[in-house]
Amino acid sequence: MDASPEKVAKIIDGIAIAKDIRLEITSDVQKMKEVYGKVPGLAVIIVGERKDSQTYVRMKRRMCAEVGFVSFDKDMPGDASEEEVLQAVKAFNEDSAVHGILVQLPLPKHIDEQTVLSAISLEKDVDGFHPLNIGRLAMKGRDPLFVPCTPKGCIDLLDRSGIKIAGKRAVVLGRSNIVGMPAALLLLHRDATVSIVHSKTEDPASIVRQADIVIAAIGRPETVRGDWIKPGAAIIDVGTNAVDDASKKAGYRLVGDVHFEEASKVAGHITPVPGGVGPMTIAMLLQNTLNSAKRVLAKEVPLEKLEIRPKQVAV
Ligand SMILES: Nc1nc2c(c(=O)[nH]1)N[C@@H](CN(C=O)c1ccc(C(=O)N[C@@H](CCC(=O)O)C(=O)O)cc1)CN2
Repeated sequence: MDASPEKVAKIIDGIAIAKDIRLEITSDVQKMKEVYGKVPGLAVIIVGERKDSQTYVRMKRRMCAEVGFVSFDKDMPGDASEEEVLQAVKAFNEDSAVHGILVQLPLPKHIDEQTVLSAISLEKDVDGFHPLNIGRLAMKGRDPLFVPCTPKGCIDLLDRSGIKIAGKRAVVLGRSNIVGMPAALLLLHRDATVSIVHSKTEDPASIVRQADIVIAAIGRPETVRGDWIKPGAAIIDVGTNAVDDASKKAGYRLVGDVHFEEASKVAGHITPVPGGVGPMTIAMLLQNTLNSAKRVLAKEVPLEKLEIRPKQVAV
């Protein structure tokens, strides 16, 4: 008798979903150009020479060009002072062609991240990291102007994969300002029952095992094992960890916070690393920038003419 076939989770293809989103954005940008003769502008500030940050910034600028945005580049040396970075932010705050500003993180240690993020105009904070945008996300009935891109991308992956959120048990691993905490808040806004697992949580496996939806964002390779997972659960893996691998040309490979091979035998849906959440981060950044431009331009000509209204923030 044949052994019953092994169950395998559906792979959520972040590359394909992000590409669809970029196509939607490209079409809106074309309409915007026809009606207003203007396109969205995104300012990208990078300080220092970190290789990973340089890669992400290059990807952001390339994708801006792909969808028809203008990108404004500010590359600053690693020893730039906090004052110089603040000056760069101020100049973009005052430039009406710029609809979104982002400062690539992490910043060098001598620069205070919160001071810089708080200096970005609330209306141009397309990363959604300004304390007021985060604060509004944490409050009932106070929608933020922008939602941080990676958590927003996680929710979009669930939605576009037909996974119901309301009423479900969700566990977020990690409580960082840029992923874990906003992801938990977004799930709460969507009426999930949310638990946050963190470094001090006792017996994390027993909590993750109750979850219909898991968002893993702890930055520790392959920590979530197959036997932590409830059969059929949806697993969104935010981790991007480089582990040594001599068989690879680069000498390393990327793995998530979830043990993919084990988890995909138990879960219903799972994102791969790479190719899951990562591409969505940049797609959401472009979407936030487009919405920002729509908001500004709507004050000039009613958007009915464009038939592209700023989308409601997905909270
Ligand atoms: N200002 C910001 N800084 C940082 C953010 C952010 O959202 N805003 N997030 C991360 C880095 N990040 C974007 O900046 C980012 C990370 C990963 C990816 C991605 O597409 N990853 C690929 C793999 C890429 C590779 O091979 O190295 C994947 O997962 O498939 C995009 C953007 C920290 N800083």
